[in-house]
Amino acid sequence: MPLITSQSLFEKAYEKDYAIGAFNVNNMEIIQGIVDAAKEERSPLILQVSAGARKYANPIYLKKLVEAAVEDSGLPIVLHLDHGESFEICKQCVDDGFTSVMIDASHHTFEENIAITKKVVEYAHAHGVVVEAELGRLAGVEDAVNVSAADATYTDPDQAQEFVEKTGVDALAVAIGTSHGAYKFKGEPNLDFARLKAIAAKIPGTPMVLHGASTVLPEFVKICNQYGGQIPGAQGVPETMIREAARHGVCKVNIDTDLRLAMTAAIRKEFAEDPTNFDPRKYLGPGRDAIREMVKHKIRNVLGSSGLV
Ligand SMILES: O=C(CO)COP(=O)(O)O
Ligand SMILES: O=C[C@H](O)COP(=O)(O)O
Ligand SMILES: [Zn+2]
Ligand SMILES: [Zn+2]
Repeated sequence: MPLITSQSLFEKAYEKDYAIGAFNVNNMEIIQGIVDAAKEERSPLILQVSAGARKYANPIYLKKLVEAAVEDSGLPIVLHLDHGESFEICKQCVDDGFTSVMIDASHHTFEENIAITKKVVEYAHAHGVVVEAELGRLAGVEDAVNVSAADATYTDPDQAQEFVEKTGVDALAVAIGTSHGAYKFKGEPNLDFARLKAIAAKIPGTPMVLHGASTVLPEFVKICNQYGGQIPGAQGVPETMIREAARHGVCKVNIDTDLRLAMTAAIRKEFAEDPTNFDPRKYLGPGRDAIREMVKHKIRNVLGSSGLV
């Protein structure tokens, strides 16, 4: 099976109120851990590559690794550009064989965001590639941008309607209180579900995307900190909230931080327990296993996409 677009995946997910996990990939072990989990769970998958991942791994390597994963697993897999910041990077990824791109022009004005997104949609659709765009701004750290809480803005439902109509975008990333990274809430976690429902009502049939959707499971933070890490006060989006979002039109759930924490916890533990270990296979291996277990948990218990393939 070749790489696929997310179109048919989202249609079913939208209708049946589950979501597809979009997991960030940066190297072979991360890809293998995620794909092994999806294989065991018989789930479709979105593997996404950020600008930082492209810089780190070189897109040629990542593309070949993802192709190997497709060949090895036989799963329906979408290769997606995460947070493309310009038309040029989106075009490059379309030309490189990605099946889905995100244009994140959310830091521009509303009108500019529409114009840039529309241009990407025209190019991508002409090449059979689907497009995600972002309206509103999430707080937190992305590779190129660090948005402070004060600069974050929630998505406006009326603007969402106008944006989707004018751009023809396939999926819309919305800002309802999530943020990137491991420090999402200072007090009680809280998402604006009334806003999510209002947006969904304005753009019926358009799948929405939840960025910054890691749960930051306390047991993994604890292991990191127990073995020399310093990640105090980390907090993510409770799993019940992710499930609730999937019931209101969110079809794609972006997860990176939870993979980072799982892998780091396993490697820190391995190093602490066996200081003689200097064989990368013997610490990256446990890291890969930890990613597999994390993704299995997400697919089965949070996203609800098991058994579809
Ligand atoms: O949104 C993300 C990637 O686009 C990742 O979000 P997390 O930092 O919550 O994992
Ligand atoms: O959007 C944020 C993702 O977690 C990707 O992170 P990155 O830009 O550091 O690769
Ligand atoms: Zn953004
Ligand atoms: Zn994101």
